[in-house]
Amino acid sequence: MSSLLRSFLEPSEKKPTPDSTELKGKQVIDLGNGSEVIHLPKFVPKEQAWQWYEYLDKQIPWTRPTIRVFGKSSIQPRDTCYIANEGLPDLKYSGYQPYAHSWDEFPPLKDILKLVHEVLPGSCFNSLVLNRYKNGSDYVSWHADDEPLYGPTPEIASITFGCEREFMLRRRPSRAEGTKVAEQSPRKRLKTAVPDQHSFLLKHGSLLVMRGYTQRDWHHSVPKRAKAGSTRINLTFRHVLTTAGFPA
Ligand SMILES: O=C(O)CCC(=O)C(=O)O
Ligand SMILES: [Fe+2]
Repeated sequence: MSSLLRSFLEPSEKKPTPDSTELKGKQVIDLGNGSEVIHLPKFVPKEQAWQWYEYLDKQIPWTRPTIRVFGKSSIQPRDTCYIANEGLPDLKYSGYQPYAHSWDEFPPLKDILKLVHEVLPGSCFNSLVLNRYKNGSDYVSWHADDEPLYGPTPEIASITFGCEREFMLRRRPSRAEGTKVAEQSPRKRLKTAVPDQHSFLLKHGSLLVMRGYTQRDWHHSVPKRAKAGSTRINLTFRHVLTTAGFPA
């Protein structure tokens, strides 16, 4: 067992080994109702993260596709690329079906995937959506990655390289919950109030994991930021189901 995996599994009162910066500053945020976010701000050591940034910036065949949202066509406000195991069902979002590249074309991605699998026991990612935000004008608007091919409780592991950006989570409006809250007394409402928005500053080399019902109950976004002057590369590892309804 690697030291990284061992230190992740040990009880939290035990400090990570000095060489495993990966777990320093680890945050686990319980969003309630079976949704959870984990934030490892120092997942990839800085120098290694810059090497991967340079490789990805130059070697990935980035495209900026035309997408369709609410019946309106527009250019996606960031560059993208898609990697997937062979034989998986096609990914399609906002009327766009990205070409699925093979992991073999980009060996460093396999190294990054291995590192992610080590820190998340039981995970088994078979696809990757890459995003490149050239500057603060590039963004991703509020959405959930709730496509059926990911199943009801997808785990999504997201790594940041380069310019830090804010990542926001906002509870999706639910009519059932709204009614319940409206029926409560103001005092009870105050007592049981839980934040329905969270913000994370995703730094160079950080890892953020969304799991459980986060895609069903929450939206996320990376808003425009005038002050973000340089490029951010983001990798989101996902597991596409190959079982019932989605034959491999
Ligand atoms: O850039 C990010 O941190 C998020 C990207 C994202 O939400 C997505 O690719 O679905
Ligand atoms: Fe997303």
